[in-house]
Amino acid sequence: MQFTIQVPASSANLGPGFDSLGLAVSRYLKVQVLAPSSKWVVDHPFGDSVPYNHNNLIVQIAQKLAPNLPAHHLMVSSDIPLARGLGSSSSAILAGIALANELGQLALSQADMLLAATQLEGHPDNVAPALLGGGVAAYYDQKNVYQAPLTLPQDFSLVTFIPNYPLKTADARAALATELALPQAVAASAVANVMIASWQAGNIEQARRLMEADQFHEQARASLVPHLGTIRQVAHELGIYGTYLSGAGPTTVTLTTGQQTQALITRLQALDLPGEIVALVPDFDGLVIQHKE
Ligand SMILES: Nc1ncnc2c1ncn2[C@@H]1O[C@H](COP(=O)(O)OP(=O)(O)O)[C@@H](O)[C@H]1O
Ligand SMILES: N[C@@H](CCOP(=O)(O)O)C(=O)O
Repeated sequence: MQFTIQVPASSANLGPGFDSLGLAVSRYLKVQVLAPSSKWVVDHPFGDSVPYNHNNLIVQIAQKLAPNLPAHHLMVSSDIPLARGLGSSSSAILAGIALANELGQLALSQADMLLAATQLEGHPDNVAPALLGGGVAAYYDQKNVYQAPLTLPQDFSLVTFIPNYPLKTADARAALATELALPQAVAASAVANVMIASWQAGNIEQARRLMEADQFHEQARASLVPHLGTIRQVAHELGIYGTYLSGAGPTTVTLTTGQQTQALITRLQALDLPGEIVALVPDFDGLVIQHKE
């Protein structure tokens, strides 16, 4: 049985939705499952810091779910950069779960896969959209995952700055406060609630302003991502609101429509920031498995 698992990247938080909001985006991890083999072999383009054998995250996750899985040769390709805030680890976790589900015939439903992925990642904001596609709001109470799709504005792009240096999610989480005072917690949740309601109501301009009003994580991470303020400022000069830290960073995303997209790209390119500036779009397919005829 030969098949390919495709999982999109994801951009989590969307500003104030820390650990609960995310959007699947148009970069992809592809895992071709080739012939059975005496040992696990994982060909991939990431370099020597990522294992080529059974220690690879995808295989580790698959074996957690199905310990007796027969070893196979996997061919991995990906344009999701590692440790940049585009959910590479969530995509790899989902690929491992899908690998176990297919090869081990576990008959996991989509809901089972979401719960397993959330338990392994610790929060659902990347794994839910990467599995389901589109925008998703999700909550994990350490037992169940509650999720609902987000109604997104039509025809928007995500002008994305991907720095050429990594920031591990664990390191960016270590910068966060362990507790919030009640007034700040109320404000932080109010910003997120009104942002979502504004999107649903079609008040996109208000939603874009509130995307920039997060009180959970962006201020605490500001020193790790000094370009966030710069990019936000340049976007404001063009009248564009809706710049946020993608996941734990260092990538930033700005929502744009129509001619805003190229105008912002041109202005950001002139800054000569160390990294790539690219326009991504939402992915609506989520995790897809293709069997070879
Ligand atoms: N396709 C993959 N195969 C194996 N390991 C992966 C893969 N994608 C991500 N990882 C692991 O996840 C790490 C990045 O995870 P993390 O710090 O959470 O950043 P991200 O924001 O990209 O999810 C990588 O350094 C690597 O160890
Ligand atoms: N809510 C998490 C999201 C981490 O996303 P990643 O793409 O950086 O792994 C956080 O902000 O820590």
